[in-house]
Amino acid sequence: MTNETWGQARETLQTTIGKNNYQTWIEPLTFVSCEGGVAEFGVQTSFQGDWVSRNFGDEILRQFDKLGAPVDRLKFSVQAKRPAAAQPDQAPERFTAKPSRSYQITDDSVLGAPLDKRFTFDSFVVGKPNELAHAAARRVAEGGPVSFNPLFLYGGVGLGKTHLMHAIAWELQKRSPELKVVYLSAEQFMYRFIQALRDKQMMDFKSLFRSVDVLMVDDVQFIAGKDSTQDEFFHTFNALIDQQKQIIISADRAPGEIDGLEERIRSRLQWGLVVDLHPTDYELRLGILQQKVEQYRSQYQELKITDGVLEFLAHRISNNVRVLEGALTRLFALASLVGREITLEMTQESLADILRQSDRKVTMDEIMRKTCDYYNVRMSDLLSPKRSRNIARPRQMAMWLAKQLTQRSYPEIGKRFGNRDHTTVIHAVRKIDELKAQDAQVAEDAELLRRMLEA
Ligand SMILES: Nc1ncnc2c1ncn2[C@@H]1O[C@H](COP(=O)(O)OP(=O)(O)OP(=O)(O)O)[C@@H](O)[C@H]1O
Repeated sequence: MTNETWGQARETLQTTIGKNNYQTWIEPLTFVSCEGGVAEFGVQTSFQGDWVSRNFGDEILRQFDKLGAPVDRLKFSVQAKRPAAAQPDQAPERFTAKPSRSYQITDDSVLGAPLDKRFTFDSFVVGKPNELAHAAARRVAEGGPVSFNPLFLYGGVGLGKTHLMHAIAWELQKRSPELKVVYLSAEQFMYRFIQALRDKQMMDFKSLFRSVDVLMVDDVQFIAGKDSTQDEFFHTFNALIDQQKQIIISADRAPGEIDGLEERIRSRLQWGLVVDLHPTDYELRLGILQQKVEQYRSQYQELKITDGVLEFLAHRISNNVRVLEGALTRLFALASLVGREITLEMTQESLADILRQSDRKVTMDEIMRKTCDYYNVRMSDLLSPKRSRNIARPRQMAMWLAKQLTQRSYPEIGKRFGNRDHTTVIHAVRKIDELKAQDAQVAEDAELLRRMLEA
């Protein structure tokens, strides 16, 4: 194995592990030598060596195999950053690592999570409900001087937040390949933080996250209530903003509605531009369906679908886009099985369960009545200021059900429950979520009530 082979392996690694990972981890490696089946590389910190070895070691070995220059193991040596300052008689820190050869690179083993190839601006259908979010995302993706920082995107389940974030990342990479763009979920941020704490690698963790040019954190509501993670996130956030690096955050609700988020973080998140993705409307749903059908046709085969089937789906499925896509995937499968035109009748039959669920709109009234019946309390008590446990618990349960089964916002729910403040509803929802995990009875009550209401 020579420096030239390493050059060839690097070329392929760009594609196999993704550009971001390549730039962050592979590019800084320096090839030292290859002797006795051991390929040695220079790294700047032991953390870097350890990370590369653990996460990309198998892939690197695989590339050497493919190039006909197999290597038994990899060795990483920490090299002094500035040769002039290095102390000649001090041996560099060395360690070797033999990867497991499992050839698997998991999402949470790298600084950023992989990007989905399908989530680009080209495949994102714009309509009234998402036009502002789309315009803001486009603006950020153009790069250049940062005009709003952070960009905070929020909206309900499956409305395209992740899609837009990936689209920004792809576009930035296309326009400015030298930028270090990192996308990850808040959950992954937390796990990486915990791992760094455990491995006593906090300095490296900090410097890595502070060295990115664009940081995107998805589903930030996840870190609510997780104090140390929030603290670290806050410092990373500030450091990047100070350096005028772009930050993009997503959540399922507005910063002000994320309970358990420290006030200082909440206010920082509101510094930039906060835009929401509204629930889809008929036109947007139809546009998305048409686009997916086109994609399917261009990739696979002629799809025969009668006029009206797509309109029917756009009318009847008013849930999130993910449900819409699921329905369409089933239709595609059906089309490939029957080999003839998909009719409205066939659609209704094969999607009966999805359509039933979409049809079912639970009202606040039903939720309140059924909860009162179930716990044997009076409606007037549910709406009263009474706080005794036998009234407060059913009230909290009803609020929780309202959040799960309707599209109502926290303030709207609060209003229906005797003009209560939205923070009371947020507290109720959290309380029931907590109790469900600790108390089997509460979990059963919630499940039974939900089933009764959805039936
Ligand atoms: N406007 C759109 N055009 C095309 N596809 C869309 C659009 N909105 C959503 N989708 C598709 O719907 C699916 C769900 O979107 P996405 O994962 O981005 O949702 P999300 O808002 O991040 O939801 P969650 O937070 O629940 O993960 C994806 O497959 C995405 O491509």
